[in-house]
Amino acid sequence: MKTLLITGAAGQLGQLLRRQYAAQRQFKVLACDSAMLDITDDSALQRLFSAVRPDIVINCAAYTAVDSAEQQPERCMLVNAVASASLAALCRQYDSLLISFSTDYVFDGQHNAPYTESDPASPLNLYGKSKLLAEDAVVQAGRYITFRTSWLFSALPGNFASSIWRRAVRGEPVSVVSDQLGGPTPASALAEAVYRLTMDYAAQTCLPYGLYHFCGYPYCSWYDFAKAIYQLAAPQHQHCLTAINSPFPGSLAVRPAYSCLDSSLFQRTFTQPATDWRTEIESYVKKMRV
Ligand SMILES: NC(=O)C1=CN([C@@H]2O[C@H](COP(=O)(O)OP(=O)(O)OC[C@H]3O[C@@H](n4cnc5c(N)ncnc54)[C@H](OP(=O)(O)O)[C@@H]3O)[C@@H](O)[C@H]2O)C=CC1
Ligand SMILES: Cc1cn([C@H]2C[C@H](O)[C@@H](COP(=O)(O)OP(=O)(O)O[C@H]3O[C@@H](C)C(=O)[C@@H](O)[C@H]3O)O2)c(=O)[nH]c1=O
Repeated sequence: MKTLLITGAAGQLGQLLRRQYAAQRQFKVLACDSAMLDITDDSALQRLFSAVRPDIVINCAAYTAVDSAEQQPERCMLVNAVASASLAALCRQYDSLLISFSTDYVFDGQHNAPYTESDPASPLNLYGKSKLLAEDAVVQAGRYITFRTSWLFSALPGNFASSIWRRAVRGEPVSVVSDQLGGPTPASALAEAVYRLTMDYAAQTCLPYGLYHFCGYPYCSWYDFAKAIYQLAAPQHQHCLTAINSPFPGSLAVRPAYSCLDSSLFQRTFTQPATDWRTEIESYVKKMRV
């Protein structure tokens, strides 16, 4: 039986991946949260690889607090860039497949058509810079797949959608920027894509390695996304939602005005359909609890 290691397993994507692998028998899954495995601890990583010899590593561990990253640049770089390089080196040494996740925030937002994988990246904020360095670092694993994704959401607490939902049902006044466009992406759709890919890998031990964009459609603004949540969760409170221009008050990081990702390469290569976030948000709204 092949062994699959999930790092950052208590995060949004990590939790959904754990659920995704719960019912299968193809892999022995070792899911480590940050207390079990700190990916910045090189000796802990080496001990784990030596003991477990994972066939696949899915790195969900990341520093994702975009504003705080501006105040903690060293920590953000250490977790996202330096630790990714350590993981990649170990994956090369142990011949493991490394699956990683990057972000639409590697782009500066100057485009007016969806970004493809070959478009040059030029991040505006520290988080985006650290993830771009991570993208470069993971290549050294040899066997690697990087999903560059955007605006992940789920029914779990702590993401934009669940935060807006909570305030919508309470009827609190909410202001949301309408001048940043991107693609909301259901975290469960990404978890499912990763699951399918690892099943293919288990069957073939070979994949079209590389970087793939993965985001939901249709593209919209953060305000449009919030509006859709209001319409489903609390239409009686829609008057509480206001469109504003960025920056959102209190933001420390600059965000790209346009970060729509063209996911067609992934869809063609892996014969996967596009993901409509509107369908997903309906079921999420039903699952969300205050
Ligand atoms: N969320 C989004 O909208 C997007 C996310 N991505 C990328 O997708 C990936 C998954 O994101 P998501 O699940 O939403 O992020 P989360 O913030 O929900 O999860 C990240 C996890 O990483 C853990 N972590 C942080 N530092 C370390 C460390 N040193 N060692 C081990 N674990 C650590 C955190 O644990 P703890 O809380 O204990 O520190 C947390 O559980 C990330 O690479 C992110 O950059 C890309 C685009 C959009
Ligand atoms: C919560 C909130 C945010 N905003 C704005 C701030 C910002 O410009 C935008 C999104 O804010 P958030 O803080 O939720 O998300 P942000 O941290 O910008 O989101 C990013 O997370 C990282 C990890 C990624 O990789 C990105 O793809 C993206 O999902 O919406 C509002 O206008 N009103 C609000 O009530």
